[in-house]
Amino acid sequence: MRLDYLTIFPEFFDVLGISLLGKAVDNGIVDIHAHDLRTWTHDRHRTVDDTPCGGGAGMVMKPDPWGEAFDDLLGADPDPSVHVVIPTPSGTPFRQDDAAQLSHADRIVFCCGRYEGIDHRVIDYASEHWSVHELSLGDYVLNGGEVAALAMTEAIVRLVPGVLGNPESLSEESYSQDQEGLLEYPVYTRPASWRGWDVPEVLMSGHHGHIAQWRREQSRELTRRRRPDLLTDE
Ligand SMILES: COC(=O)COc1cccc(COC(=O)c2cn[nH]c2)c1
Repeated sequence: MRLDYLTIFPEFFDVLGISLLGKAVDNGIVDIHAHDLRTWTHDRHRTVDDTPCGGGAGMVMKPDPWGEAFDDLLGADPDPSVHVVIPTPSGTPFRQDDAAQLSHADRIVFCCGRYEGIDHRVIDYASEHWSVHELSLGDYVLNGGEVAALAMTEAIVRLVPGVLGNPESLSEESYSQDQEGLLEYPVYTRPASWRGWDVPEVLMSGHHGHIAQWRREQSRELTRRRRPDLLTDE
């Protein structure tokens, strides 16, 4: 899988060389390239933004640098197997299913917008050539798409076979199919008693049936309390 990041702050993505994703890069499962959008500017000030047509506060990202970056990175031929991801507050919610689908992509280009956004013609042009996903990380506004791109990258790449040491751990996570879309149950480890708090008896019983039942009940109760929207049968 090749991941490209178009951004005015490419150093944001240096962090991807660390830990889990770092190993995936080292063993060639993932190939990461961050690009400074100003590479594709030609004026003395390396300008990437301009005032909004129609007025209004703030600045809008000019289309030219994006178009020239696409030309260099992707060429002009349409290829629906290339996924262009644009983190934006106005995107469709990014969910585990999106991460799962995108984990099968051979190529993902993250376009990190800033200011009031990217000239919409960039999205129109990209949509004619590649598979474009305008995705929101959540109902809040960030200064730019970089932090959202990092979060989406981690959610996607950890699902790529060979990246996680223990693929077993994927199945029992919140939002995974095996959890029936429920929140994950509380987890414990040693010591059995810590500052007056004990590990629930059932987890020390060695009775796997009772433990599985307790975990299912905990997941349902937690989901009912925190995320009733995830409960389908109620
Ligand atoms: C068409 O897309 C664009 O123009 C993107 O432009 C911007 C402008 C400002 C900030 C961002 C970053 O995304 C978020 O704030 C965000 C994503 N998820 N939740 C919050 C992106």
